[in-house]
Formats: sequence, structure tokens, C-alpha cells
Amino acid sequence: MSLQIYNTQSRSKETFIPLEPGQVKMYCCGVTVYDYCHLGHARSYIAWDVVRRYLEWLGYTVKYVQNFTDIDDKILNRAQAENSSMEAVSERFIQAYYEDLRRLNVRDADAYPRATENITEIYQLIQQLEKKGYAYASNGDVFYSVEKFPEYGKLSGRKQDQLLAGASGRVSASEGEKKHSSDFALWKAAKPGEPAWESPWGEGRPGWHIECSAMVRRLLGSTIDIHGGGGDLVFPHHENEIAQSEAANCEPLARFWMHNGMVTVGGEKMSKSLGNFTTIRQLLEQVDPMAIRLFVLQAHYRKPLDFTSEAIASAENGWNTFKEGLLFKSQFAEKLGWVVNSNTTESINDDDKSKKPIFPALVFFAICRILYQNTRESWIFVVDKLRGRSTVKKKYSQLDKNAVERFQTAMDDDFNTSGGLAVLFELAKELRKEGNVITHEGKTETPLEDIQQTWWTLVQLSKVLGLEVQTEDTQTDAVSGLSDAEIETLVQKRLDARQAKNYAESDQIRDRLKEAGITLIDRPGGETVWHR
Ligand SMILES: Nc1ncnc2c1ncn2[C@@H]1O[C@H](COP(=O)(O)OP(=O)(O)OP(=O)(O)O)[C@@H](O)[C@H]1O
Ligand SMILES: [Zn+2]
Repeated sequence: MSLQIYNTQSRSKETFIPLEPGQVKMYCCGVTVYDYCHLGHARSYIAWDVVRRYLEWLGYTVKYVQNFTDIDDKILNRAQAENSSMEAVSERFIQAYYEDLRRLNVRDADAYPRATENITEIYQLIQQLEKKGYAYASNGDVFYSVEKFPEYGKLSGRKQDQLLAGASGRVSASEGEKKHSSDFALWKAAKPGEPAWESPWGEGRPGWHIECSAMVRRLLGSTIDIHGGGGDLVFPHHENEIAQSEAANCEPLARFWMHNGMVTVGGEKMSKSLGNFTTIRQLLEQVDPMAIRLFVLQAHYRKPLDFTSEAIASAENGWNTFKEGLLFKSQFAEKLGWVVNSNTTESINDDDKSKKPIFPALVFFAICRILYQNTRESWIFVVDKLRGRSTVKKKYSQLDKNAVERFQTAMDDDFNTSGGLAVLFELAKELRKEGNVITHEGKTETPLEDIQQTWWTLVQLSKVLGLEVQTEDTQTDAVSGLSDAEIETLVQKRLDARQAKNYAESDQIRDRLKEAGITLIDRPGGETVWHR
């Protein structure tokens, strides 16, 4: 089987064929940074992290972009309440995002664009929409005219005439000078005392939906492979992203639209605005980060997930079994005479390295041509399938073939992590059984190679789900080995080198920091910020 992904737009599972063989461009909507992230956010970003890890496991190179919404009324309200600024509030919660999600072993995105850093791209896009007749300015605001985009509603399944029904003519003054109530703001005129940017329509700030359209286009191009977000974003946010991007670019915004189900509390969405949330850091005071990950991954990503203390306790139990399996080597290696590193996959036997099945590939192509009725798509499918198959085969030839196949079958079915976990639990339980025998009888009859293979399979496949034993020295801070002060000094040295046009040295410093897991972001005006 090949990877099947449920596409919200077609309301069905479809075979994943990337736009370019071997490459995946993926964008997911990020948080509005006015508070700490809660378990609902954790679920969303763990889901996308697993999608990304699995695609990489299949041999794809994934470019993953996730934004931060750092202009919003909620951020401004918090800044006002704290007598602080919008920048200070968003910076604080962006740093908190990195800390919390990294503790859950969610890998960093390749880019974290922020709305405030993309104002030029945003208003260029709005101008383009205005020129094409999709947007209209009104008293310093700019609105998107929904009736101009006949496909509006195609993602959410809402009918445009229903949306527009009864909405002709001007709407109430409180909604501004919109022509229809379903029109939405692309640009908002500045209100006194609020941060504002110069624009062709006067001082103001962008609406929420436009930032994602602008950032996707800038960082990934007009069409991407996968666009993700919570199910609560299908309407209006993603519908509006489509209307903006597709009207401007005349190309589909995304091949696959993926949406995660909500984490609920007593059946209601866990949400900052409803106040019924438990933050990731509150949970981490009592629960192992990997148990939280396990709690999330035991359910299918599209299903609702109710947060209860019983469910968390059961995930903790599950993680204990898992952890025992992962730590099997460190516990029993000596007793078993297991030579350290004797079984790593680095020495892969790639016997099938040179097999290039041209004839089957052509037959395969002919079938795909009939199935997809599109030559380019068929070729991509064939090339991609051959490449993917040999990657998995080569990289994982030393693992338990049966377990790998069952794991892959589950994950290929729209990232069925609970099915994947069931395979891993079997491996962990086998190891537990061996451990018990060794503890009680001092030895086991099972050949060492079999035990090694079971353990190595568990370790490798768990990594695909981001389930890893975190020891002191695998935590981010320890990995970098640099204190904040040392990083600040290096960042300053790099700025000095750049000012002196010594680019070799400045690149060297950037590379050194990158190796230590430090990302640098150069801001307009010569400022550089960093994060681990
Ligand atoms: N309870 C939840 N369960 C799953 N995903 C969620 C949950 N809450 C938010 N998300 C997802 O997290 C991402 C970022 O959320 P964002 O910060 O924009 O808003 P929000 O948390 O829904 O807002 P609020 O809590 O203020 O209602 C979005 O993709 C959103 O769908
Ligand atoms: Zn978005």
C-alpha cells in the first residue's frame, strides 16, 4: 500500500503524491501568542510532528513551516492589562512555545515566520487582490469580497448562496463598511494607541487570515503539498486562506488539507478563550512528556480526544512499559554479553542497491497513467514509489521485517498512530518477557541476535513517533552546551563580523551555533534574535 491521507477538501482518503518526487512542502497554522500553550496545542503540533517524521522515514525531504500570529486583539488586550507592549507579550509566549513543545520532543519547524515580519508581503498580496477586483477598500479597512470567488465554501462544504443570503447591501456600522456580512478583513485601519504600519490604505494592521497566505507564498510557493491545522480552523480561516491565495495566484493553495480533532474537556473544546485549559507546563510538573505524547498518539489525529486524569494515568502506565523496552539494552546488555554498538544499522547491507526494475516500473507507470489520467502525476507516483521503497528497504533492512511492515501498513492508513503503537507495544512486551526470564533464570534461550533485533526495531520505530527516553544529556539545553551569555557573545561577534563585511567569519559563527541547536533570526534594522 502507499500512503493514504484524508483530505478535508475531498472528504476522502487519497493516495499521497507529492508535487515534486521526494520533496514535501508543509505548512501548519501556528499559535496566537498571548498565553502559554495548552494540551490542545500540544496535540496539534505533535500530530504534525509525527506526519513530518513519518514522511521523512519514508525518505522524503520535508520543508515544514509554522507561523506565529503576533498581532491580534487578544495580544493587545493582554499587553494593556500588563502595562506592557504587544512585542513583549508575543516574545514571551513565543519563547515559552519553544520550551514547552521541545520538551514534548516536537522538532523545530524549518521556519517560524511571524506576521509582524511579513507586513510588506502581506500588503503586496492585498494590493494584488484589490487590483484583480477581489478586495475593496473602505475607510482605511480593506475587505475581501466573498461573492467574487465562486469557489468560496469548497473546503468547508458551505454553500456560497447560504453564506451570502440576506447579506446584500451595507451591513451594520459596528461591522464596518463591509458590502456583505460574509466579507472579511484583509487590512484594518489603525485604532488610536495600537501598533500600526504604513500601507497604501493608510496606517493599519493586517487581518488574521492574510498572514498565512502571504507566508506560505513567500516561504513555500503558490502550491504546497500539505496544509494543516485544527478542525476549528476549517471555517472561516482556511476557507479564507484559499480564497485569498487562489484568487491571487490562480493555483490551488494545497494538495492536501489535514485537520486534527480537538482536545476536549467534558466534551467542550479546550481553549484559551473559554478558560478550561491545562497548560503543557502545568501538566509537565506531574507527567512525563512522553506519556503526554503517548496520550495524544493513542487516538487517531482526526478524532476528538477527551482530557481526563484517568486517560493520562493510563498513558503513564503505557509509557512505563514502553520505556522498559527502550531501556532494555542498558539494563541487560552486560548480562547478555551484548557488545555495545554491535547492531547499529550504520552497517546496512544494501544488497538491492543496484536493482533498477525498469520493466516493472513501466508496467506500473501504465497502470498509474490509467488510474490518474495525468502523465506528470503518474510519473511522479512511479518515481516516488520506487525511491521511497528502496529508502525504507535500505535504511531498515536490519529491523524485524514483519513489525516494520505492520507498522507501515498502519501509518500508511492516514497516520494511524494507534495501529502503529500496537505493533510497538508487542515489541516492548516481548522485551519485558525476556527481561523477566533473564532476571529469574540468569539467562535466556532466545538467540541474542533476535533480542537485539527486537530492541533495535522498537527504538527505530518509536523514533518515528517521537517517543524517546529523555535523559539529562538529551535535553535541548544540554545539547547546545552553551550558556545564554556565551550565545549572546557569539551573536554579537557575528554581528561585528558582518558589519566589517567579514562574511566568512560571520557564516562560521552561524554554523557553529546551528550545530549547537541555536537558530538565528535576522530582523530588519540589523537586530538578530536567537532561540534554542
Ligand atoms: N483544544 C484543541 N485541540 C486541538 N487543537 C487545538 C485546540 N485548541 C487549539 N488548537 C489548534 O492549535 C492551533 C493554534 O491555535 P490558536 O492559538 O490559533 O487558537 P486557539 O487556541 O484555538 O484559540 P483560543 O484558545 O483563544 O480559542 C490551531 O491549529 C488550533 O486549531
Ligand atoms: Zn493559518
